[in-house]
Amino acid sequence: MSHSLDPLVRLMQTLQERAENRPAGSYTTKLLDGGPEKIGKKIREEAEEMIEAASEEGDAGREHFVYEAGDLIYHAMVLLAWKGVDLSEVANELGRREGTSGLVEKASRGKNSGSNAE
Ligand SMILES: N=c1c2ncn([C@@H]3O[C@H](COP(=O)(O)OP(=O)(O)OP(=O)(O)O)[C@@H](O)[C@H]3O)c2ncn1[C@@H]1O[C@H](COP(=O)(O)O)[C@@H](O)[C@H]1O
Repeated sequence: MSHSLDPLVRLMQTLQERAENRPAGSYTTKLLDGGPEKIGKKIREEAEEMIEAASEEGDAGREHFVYEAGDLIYHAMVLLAWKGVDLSEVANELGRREGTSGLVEKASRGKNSGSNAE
């Protein structure tokens, strides 16, 4: 299954434009004006909603889960825009980690690399 990442790239551009111009009548502008505190509160709320939706079954549950994931990712990207960080920088960071197990990375920091993914 392959999906285009173009909508994410376009959304990042829109959010960067909002961060620069802060147009009135924009929900994103309201968030940006509230800074990390307001944006962070929404990220926490949306993360909770996504986690709750993960337990819902069936097609409707799956659809709701995808909807909540969209909310979380949008709000996380608003924080990136507030910070002046592009999505490509995050992609590069993930690319840098590619092929390195989290357990191996944790062990390299001298942390317990047991079976619990904590
Ligand atoms: N992808 C999104 C997006 N996802 C979610 N949301 C908004 O995020 C909010 C989610 O919060 P909740 O579900 O808690 O709803 P709420 O209770 O009304 O929210 P609060 O008032 O508590 O903050 C809703 O208002 C959604 O409309 C989004 N708002 C905007 N975008 C994108 O951002 C673009 C720019 O938006 P504006 O800057 O608002 O023009 C849009 O064209 C879209 O592409």
